[in-house]
Amino acid sequence: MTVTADTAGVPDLATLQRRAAQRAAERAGGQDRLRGHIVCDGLVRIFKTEGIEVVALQGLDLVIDRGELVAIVGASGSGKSTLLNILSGLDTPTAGIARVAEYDLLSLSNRKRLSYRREVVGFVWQQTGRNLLPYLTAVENVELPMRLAGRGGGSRARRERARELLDLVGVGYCADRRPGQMSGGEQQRCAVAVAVANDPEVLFADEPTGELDEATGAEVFAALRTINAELGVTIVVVTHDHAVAGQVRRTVGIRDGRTATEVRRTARLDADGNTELVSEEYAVLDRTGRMQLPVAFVDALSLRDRVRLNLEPDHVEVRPGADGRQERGSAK
Ligand SMILES: Nc1ncnc2c1ncn2[C@@H]1O[C@H](COP(=O)(O)OP(=O)(O)OP(=O)(O)O)[C@@H](O)[C@H]1O
Repeated sequence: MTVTADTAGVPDLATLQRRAAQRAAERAGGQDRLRGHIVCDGLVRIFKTEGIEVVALQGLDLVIDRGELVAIVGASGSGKSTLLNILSGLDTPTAGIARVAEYDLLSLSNRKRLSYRREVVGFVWQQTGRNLLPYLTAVENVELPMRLAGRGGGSRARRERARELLDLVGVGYCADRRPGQMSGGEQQRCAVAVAVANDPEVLFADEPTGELDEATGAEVFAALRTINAELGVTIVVVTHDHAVAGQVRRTVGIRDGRTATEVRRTARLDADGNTELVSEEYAVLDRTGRMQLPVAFVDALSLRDRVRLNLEPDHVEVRPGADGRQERGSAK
């Protein structure tokens, strides 16, 4: 799939990503500390209810670098919320590794968990009511977390920063409006400003555009890209909407509690010298060599139970096993 770059005048994804990496490197004190801002390795979460075990995450592997903006996409029940709850410090995994900004999420004390949630991460939820207080104006909503955290500089400095953040996400004109006087998209962009008010290292957004139409959703993503680029905040967006791949450079697909696919968009010059963004889809191979075939491939060849593998010089072939052939034969 080939997608052309953003319209002239607006920095394209490649430029924004470069700027984000630069800012993130500055924050981290050098390139060498860039790898693995978020690391999940063999992450397992088992829920037990009335004697039944549900394995929501079955050894999920994921590495997100400092300064990345990543979308995590999956169907309902794939484990997205479970993963986000763990990464945001609301839930504890059953086994494996989950580390964010050097915080080991398996062994957090209550005190560390509180400081992790207050100082290290920020959140944007799908329901705008969960992000903003209805009786405060936009600028007061952005100031609130700074006041609660006792951020220095006095009320004037806080107000100035709040206004700057609202400008950055493109809703400076809403500063003195209450949420009820703003559209859904404006509220979510304001929520992004609230979430980064205390300068978190990582921002988690759970279906931030779930209740918005496509155009308004794109504005919210533009705000997230700007925050990512200008502040160097690592951003993880969780959604069931595959169309989101067009809004970010890296999309990780999860299926049955594991990372299954990745779509990466890279910029390259076409024959006329114009920059175009090319999307490439990859299957994810875990450390032990396991991967999931895309559902469409499995369906197309009626693959079942066993498949034959052939190693070729530069690729691996996957063919239906004997059962698959019989099935396909008898279906004719
Ligand atoms: N507290 C819980 N107790 C028991 N099972 C749970 C619990 N939370 C999640 N699950 C199960 O774990 C699996 C993954 O659920 P999860 O909510 O993470 O998926 P999801 O991808 O976020 O889905 P959705 O988009 O519908 O929210 C599902 O089978 C779900 O039923």
